[in-house]
Amino acid sequence: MIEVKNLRKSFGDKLVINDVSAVMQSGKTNLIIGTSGSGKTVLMKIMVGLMTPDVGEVLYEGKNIVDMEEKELKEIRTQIGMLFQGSALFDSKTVEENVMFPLDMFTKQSKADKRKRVTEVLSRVNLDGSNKKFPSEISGGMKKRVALARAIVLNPKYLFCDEPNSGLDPQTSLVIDKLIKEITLEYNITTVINTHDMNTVMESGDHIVYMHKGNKRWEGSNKEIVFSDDQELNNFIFASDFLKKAKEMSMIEAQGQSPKR
Ligand SMILES: Nc1ncnc2c1ncn2[C@@H]1O[C@H](COP(=O)(O)OP(=O)(O)OP(=O)(O)O)[C@@H](O)[C@H]1O
Repeated sequence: MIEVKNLRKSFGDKLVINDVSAVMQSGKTNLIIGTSGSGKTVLMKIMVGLMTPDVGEVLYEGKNIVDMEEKELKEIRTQIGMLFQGSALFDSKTVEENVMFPLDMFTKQSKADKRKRVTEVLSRVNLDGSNKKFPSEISGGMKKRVALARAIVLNPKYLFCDEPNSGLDPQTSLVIDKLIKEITLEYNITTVINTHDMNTVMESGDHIVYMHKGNKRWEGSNKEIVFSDDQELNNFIFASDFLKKAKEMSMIEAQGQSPKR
């Protein structure tokens, strides 16, 4: 479990994270949602230790990583997999070399063992036989899957994904969401996804944290989110008339009445 407690972060006189406390549940797909500029990325960067909060704690299984000694922090970093927004693959390296990179950096495994592990994770993301291809030769969805394979190659306990669906069509987005969710369950990973994709929210959001103007405004599951009476959250999730209508219908049905025509 990852827990953040009373986090606060300002840039100059601009407060961008305001006393945020939240829990990222173990073995679950946790989502951070909110409009652009609400503080999602800053919150995620603080959680992975790429940014230091002005005040507050980030606890990994109870251990605070803020102000942690570099040696101990390094150990936790090896348990973290990250999927960046633009996939962030090395263009001059093959798929295999890209996925092998963390193994080269953090392990002393033999080349044969590393190859075996890379082939294993590439197969898990349904990319058998793509080892020798270059990023320029594969589609955006495949690049995301390579990046996901790289993120899980060290068997992480924690997986952070920043906008995993950016730049993908809705169908390919679903494939990526499904894969992340399956992998989270299969390997019992604590996954944190930063997103404003409502499909992801409804399909994958075991636990959701809604950020609004630097504040945590709501926290709950995808079963609860559609029934929230928080006006800001409703404006965010039901941005279209179509979705507003769908909500009205499902609330009427939940009350056991048949929807009005
Ligand atoms: N390094 C920085 N220096 C100054 N201001 C920053 C910095 N990083 C973020 N901010 C500000 O903090 C606020 C929150 O930014 P953040 O990137 O966390 O938003 P977000 O919710 O992730 O938005 P998006 O969905 O567009 O990525 C914004 O007002 C942004 O301009």
